Amino acid sequence: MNAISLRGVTRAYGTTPVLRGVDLDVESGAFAAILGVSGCGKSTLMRLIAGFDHVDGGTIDLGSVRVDDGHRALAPERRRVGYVPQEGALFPHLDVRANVAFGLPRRRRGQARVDELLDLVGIGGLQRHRPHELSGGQQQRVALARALATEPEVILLDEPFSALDPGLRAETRAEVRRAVKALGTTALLVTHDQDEALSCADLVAVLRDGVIVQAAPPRELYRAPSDVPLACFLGEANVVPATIEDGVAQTPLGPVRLRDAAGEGARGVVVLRPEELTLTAAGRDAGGANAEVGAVEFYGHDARVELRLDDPAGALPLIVRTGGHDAPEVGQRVVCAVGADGHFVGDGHAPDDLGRGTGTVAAA
Ligand SMILES: Nc1ncnc2c1ncn2[C@@H]1O[C@H](COP(=O)(O)OP(=O)(O)OP(=O)(O)O)[C@@H](O)[C@H]1O
Repeated sequence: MNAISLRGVTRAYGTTPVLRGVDLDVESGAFAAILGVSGCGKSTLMRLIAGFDHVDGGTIDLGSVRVDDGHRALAPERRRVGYVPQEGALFPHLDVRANVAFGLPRRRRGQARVDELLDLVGIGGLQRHRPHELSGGQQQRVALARALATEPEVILLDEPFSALDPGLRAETRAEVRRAVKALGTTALLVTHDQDEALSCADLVAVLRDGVIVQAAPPRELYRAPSDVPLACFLGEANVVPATIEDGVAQTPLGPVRLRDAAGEGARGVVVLRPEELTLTAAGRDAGGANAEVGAVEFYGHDARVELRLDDPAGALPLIVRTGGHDAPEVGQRVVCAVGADGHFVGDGHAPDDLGRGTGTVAAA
């Protein structure tokens, strides 16, 4: 059963279309993420699902209830949806307890229920604190507790971690996921942060140009993105020219086995993540292609290595992630090999400017 089902959802501001036909299904109990660059329409989509705004076309179903069909829309308070915004959601003059109790029906505003909710989000004991006495992460947990107090079927999280520093962000995110999962509530998180989406969601839907370009579990999305810009948006990628011969991709790095079938003779690129390439010192008898190290960023636990592959078609730039303990030196000659099956993207999905070399792009 889907808790959220969107079909052909459109919304324009004046003559500017923002959502051009969004299709999305989120299973009941799933923790899903909408990932997209700033301004791509993520908040607009959340507002439509919450009922704060209405679709121009298409339909929104929550469970078995059609809440918006472009003609009639169910009021926000009748949708059983909780909403946690970016920040500033709490009433500054009320303490934590009163903030959370505000979300409860009058007959259930007892201390026990509030304590239960605060324990659930990992901040039991802070009932008497005012919002200004809490860290950003604690404030967001209070906002979550208040949103969960109404026992919604769906909780919408609109970049709720974006104002937090990285350490607190990861910790708060994990707590929020744990709390939402414990209740079995369906969650939809919007974020422009790839790591955030990949690390905490069961399903990641990428919003680009007003449509969902791909929706898949994080591993599948990262390993088999539908096109090259999406591959580069999700993390650093080596984009290596390839032709399919005898069922494998022939590349400047040698033959690369593929995860998915590709038509014989097809031309395009193979997407290889930096951690899918391996390095050995030149001269050792290892399979692979010769290269020279151009730059090394050493992080202790690992290192990011930039290479130039010796390739008759012109030196091919590559990025490799190696363990910090065996990071090569700048200028060192190395042999680069492929340590995993590759993902082939045919010519139609590999734009010229990203068709060769390495990439990370801002827009998916
Ligand atoms: N009420 C409005 N009137 C006119 N334009 C709007 C309105 N709300 C949003 N927009 C425009 O619609 C586009 C999408 O905005 P939206 O806030 O949905 O994007 P977003 O992906 O959530 O961005 P961010 O990550 O920066 O919050 C933007 O270009 C924005 O300027």
